[in-house]
Amino acid sequence: MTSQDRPIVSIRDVRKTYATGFQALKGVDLEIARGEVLALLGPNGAGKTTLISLICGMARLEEGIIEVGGHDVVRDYRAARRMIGLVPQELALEPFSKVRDSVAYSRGLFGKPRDDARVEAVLRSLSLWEKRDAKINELSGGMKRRVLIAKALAHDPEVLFLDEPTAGVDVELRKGMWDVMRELRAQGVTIILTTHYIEEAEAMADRVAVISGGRILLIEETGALMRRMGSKRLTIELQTPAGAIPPALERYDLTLSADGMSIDYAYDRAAERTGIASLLHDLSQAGLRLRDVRTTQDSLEDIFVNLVKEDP
Ligand SMILES: Nc1ncnc2c1ncn2[C@@H]1O[C@H](COP(=O)(O)OP(=O)(O)OP(=O)(O)O)[C@@H](O)[C@H]1O
Repeated sequence: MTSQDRPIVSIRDVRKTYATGFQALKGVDLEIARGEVLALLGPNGAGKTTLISLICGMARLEEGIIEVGGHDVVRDYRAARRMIGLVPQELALEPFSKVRDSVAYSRGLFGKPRDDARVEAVLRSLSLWEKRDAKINELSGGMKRRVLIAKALAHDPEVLFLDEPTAGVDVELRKGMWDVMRELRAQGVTIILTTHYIEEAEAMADRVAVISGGRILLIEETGALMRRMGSKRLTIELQTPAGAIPPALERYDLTLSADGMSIDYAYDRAAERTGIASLLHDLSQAGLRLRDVRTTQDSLEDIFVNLVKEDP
């Protein structure tokens, strides 16, 4: 195996018990490939920030092993940390610094030599160059968030952690952030993002890991997950309202809408036979007149909500 094939982040049997005695992580195993975008999804308190803090050395790792680029995050902390850029959830910025100085300073923290051209490139890629001489407290919330990303990128990290990068930003800015992430990905940066916006995971992530109660419930390629778990629904609109589902149709999983004007049929898209043809036949046999038929697919959000609900 060459170093290119080796996972850039490797997490083995990591547990974390806080001083309060609360076990926030209960044995996490995870390998992240170089250049991938991984979304960590989970409800509040699932352990996402704890996991990121352990990888980045902001919380003490006592049980398990984490390596970044082959460097043990405890024994070889500096080398591991140098590979990582972290965009924290909370806006932690020096209000009176100028944008460019603040980003250049972050680069210096990692012992990287001054490089004005690199800082300029980072600021330009985040549309912050025009604001380079503005003080941070003069910026909008969305701009501040981009400064956080610029600071995290200032030392040319290979792995970027984004803890809820688009929380509280407007739709336009969110799309702008996605463009930034895509550009970084194209440059070969590995991205791990936590998000509550399932749409964001769907749009950005190569793989999705669902974490709940300190455990990883599943990790899978985003498209495959949606194909595997996303049941499909067929919505049948009727010409005249039905009072109830006819008894002859009881063998199908049907739901009648409150106004009686449409029937929903949930079926497994992976199944060899969906039963749609026979259902349509049986519907007309039962005397129901159809106006329209359309299919909808579960979103990643539906899948996620179901998964976390099922977790005891
Ligand atoms: N320093 C700490 N001491 C004690 N318990 C903590 C500490 N930090 C976090 N926890 C607890 O660990 C659990 C996981 O928290 P964590 O912040 O990792 O969750 P999260 O998945 O990032 O949640 P969110 O989506 O709300 O950010 C929570 O129950 C939290 O209260």
